[in-house]
Amino acid sequence: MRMVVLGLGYLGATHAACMAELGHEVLGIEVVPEKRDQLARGEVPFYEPGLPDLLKRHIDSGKLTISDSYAQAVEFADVFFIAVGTPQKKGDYSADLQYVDAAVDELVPLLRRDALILGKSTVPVGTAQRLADKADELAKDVAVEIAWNPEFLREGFAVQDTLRPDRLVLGIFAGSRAEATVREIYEPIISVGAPFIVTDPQTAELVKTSANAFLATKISFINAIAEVCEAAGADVKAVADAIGYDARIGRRFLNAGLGFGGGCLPKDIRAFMARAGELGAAEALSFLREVDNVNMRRRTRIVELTRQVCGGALLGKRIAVLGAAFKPESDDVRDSPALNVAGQIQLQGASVTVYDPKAMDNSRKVFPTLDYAGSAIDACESADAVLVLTEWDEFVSLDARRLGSVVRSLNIIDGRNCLDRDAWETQGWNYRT
Ligand SMILES: NC(=O)c1ccc[n+]([C@@H]2O[C@H](COP(=O)([O-])OP(=O)(O)OC[C@H]3O[C@@H](n4cnc5c(N)ncnc54)[C@H](O)[C@@H]3O)[C@@H](O)[C@H]2O)c1
Ligand SMILES: O=c1ccn([C@@H]2O[C@H](COP(=O)(O)OP(=O)(O)O[C@H]3O[C@H](CO)[C@@H](O)[C@H](O)[C@H]3O)[C@@H](O)[C@H]2O)c(=O)[nH]1
Repeated sequence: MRMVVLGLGYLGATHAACMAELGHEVLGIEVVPEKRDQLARGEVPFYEPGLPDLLKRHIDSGKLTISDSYAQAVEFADVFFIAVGTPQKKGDYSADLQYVDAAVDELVPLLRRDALILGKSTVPVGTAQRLADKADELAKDVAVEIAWNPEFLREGFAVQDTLRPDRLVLGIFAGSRAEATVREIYEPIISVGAPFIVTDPQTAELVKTSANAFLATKISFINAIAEVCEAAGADVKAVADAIGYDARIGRRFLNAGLGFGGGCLPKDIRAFMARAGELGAAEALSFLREVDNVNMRRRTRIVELTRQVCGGALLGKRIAVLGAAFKPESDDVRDSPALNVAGQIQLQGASVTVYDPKAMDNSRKVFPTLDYAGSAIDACESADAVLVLTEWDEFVSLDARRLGSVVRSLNIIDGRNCLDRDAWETQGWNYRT
């Protein structure tokens, strides 16, 4: 089938390449010229394991083409995926839907044949209905259907999550004929057993925001327990392991530490609260305020811990920050807990040197005033404290003895509970978590 993907960021580029992998002919539309040129050459403008090979193969085969032209898009196909960003509004907790609206505003008046627009972006409940009303007004003598097909992929596992998802969700309005089209698109995935849930658009929108709210709540739950463990001298990792054996709880997403960041969980729980407020249901989600608070406290706690191990003041100290991406296997620094901590420590007068295996360029753009080193060992040169804030394998397997020979003081803060405490303590390090 022929289809168009509007917006080629972390989600859209992956979706476009994966749809080509499923055998479809795909046209990807991106508004940022540098990203578009890179993609057209078969290069991925961000780090996502497995995506470069897949994308290059389908660019070379001609199954995937890249353009900036909505006029070309409406000639090319009658099925359009919206994968543009829905960031947090500046100065407000709600979702900024300007990019979704701009895509619909530009696309619909150009349509000369009946079309199906499938939203993949994460949006507040009620958005599909609003866009459907708008599309009715903008459409010129054609039937334009809006449906929602939210995406659940994780960065770092984006290709496998797209090709082998836990489930597919489709939200359609009454009388829709979109189900058959969407079944055809995902047939190779559905035929090997992926659950395909067809519901109404508002339910589909809520499946997505509820899933992220649950994941965020699970992380903040274990981080709240970590606070109590710290006060009581208990071991939160052992608590997580033990409660995780209960199949009703499960061990995944119970890793205590610096908490969640990224381009999804933080902004999605805030947008969810904002939307619930608009719907008169603010109280129902008031617990998410606490989920957010617990999460943000993890960051200030690590800053405080760093201050403590540095003798009570950060002024003039040298701090090594290992990790800048919001999680390993990604170069994404959107709302990165690691960079947030690095920035706070710098504000208190320390000189902070950051190293990350993949996120250096993105970090420099967001935090140009931090120092950057070319390796973990270089970042730790003469450090008064070393902070591991993203659990890259490279940091988990650091040699405590070797690192000990370059630092000024043997202070290591394990912000992700990912290091082997014994291995560090036996080398004389003051290990804190
Ligand atoms: N990143 C993820 O892991 C992930 C997973 C599931 C859902 N989502 C959701 O998917 C959406 C996109 O997220 P992302 O992380 O890919 O964001 P992103 O910022 O990386 O990508 C969005 C892309 O859309 C482009 N764009 C903006 N307006 C456009 C327009 N009118 N036409 C064509 N292109 C346009 C931007 O230039 C950008 O490249 C968000 O709603 C997000 O919440 C993201
Ligand atoms: O036990 C855990 C698990 C995760 N995290 C942190 O939580 C954040 C988010 O991690 P993850 O959910 O793996 O990353 P994302 O790629 O942002 O994926 C989330 O957000 C996407 C966008 O909506 C959804 O599609 C995914 O299903 C959802 O997992 C990261 O900072 C992690 O370090 C923890 O602190 N502890």
